[in-house]
Amino acid sequence: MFTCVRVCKRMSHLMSQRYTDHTSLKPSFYYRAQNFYKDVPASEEGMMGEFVELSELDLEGSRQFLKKFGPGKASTNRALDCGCGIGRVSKGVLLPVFQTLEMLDMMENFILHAHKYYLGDLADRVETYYVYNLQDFTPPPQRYDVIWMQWVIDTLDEDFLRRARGGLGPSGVIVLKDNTARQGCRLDTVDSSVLRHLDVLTSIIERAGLTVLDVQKQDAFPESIVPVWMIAMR
Ligand SMILES: C[S@@+](CC[C@H](N)C(=O)[O-])C[C@H]1O[C@@H](n2cnc3c(N)ncnc32)[C@H](O)[C@@H]1O
Repeated sequence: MFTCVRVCKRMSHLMSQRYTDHTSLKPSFYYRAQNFYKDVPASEEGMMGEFVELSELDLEGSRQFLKKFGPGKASTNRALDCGCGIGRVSKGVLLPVFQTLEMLDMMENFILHAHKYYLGDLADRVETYYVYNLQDFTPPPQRYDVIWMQWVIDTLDEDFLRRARGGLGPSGVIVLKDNTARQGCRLDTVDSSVLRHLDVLTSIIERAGLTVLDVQKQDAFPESIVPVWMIAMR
């Protein structure tokens, strides 16, 4: 039995959001991201763009990183996959480790695809699907052992990280995995994502009152693409 939580997009809230990088937030900021994902297919190709062949390498890198905070090191009751898409990370990284999982994405069709097709029998261990905007989401207090955010934080800021911190259980960890800029910050006006240098990300994390526990670069990705880093924090 699972729960599906759905909210309407609250544009007035978006207008009040603060954005703290090199760009100030316009009302159209998150709307543009939503528009972008409307045309993205509910598939691994959709989640990975033109880099779908890197998916298995990516998942393996994540599994190895998670070992530092998973079984034997911390509790593995429940994880939250933020910006889960169709559940690529849920299926390949989180469900093999955690007893139950909750998944959140702003796109209902991705969540439905995960539940009906992509996760198969693993969907039985998904407790809650949130069709929700992360910028409007406050995790239930002290609920999660791991909050995983992959290729989604680039639309968000420290306000979200601060709220996510409240959702961590006693030994809980937030893991952020994202593309990073080689220098400074760069806004992509098509999907509203922002590429930030690792130092910029780290300072956002610290401003959110979190402490970085571990940082690791994803191995073996081609030099031609921007560096992808995993950051664990609490
Ligand atoms: C590039 S995909 C990555 C999906 C998944 N994390 C993975 O690695 O396969 C980004 C996902 O984040 C979701 N997303 C982007 N901005 C979001 C927001 N503000 N709130 C909730 N979901 C968001 C998109 O709908 C999409 O499913």
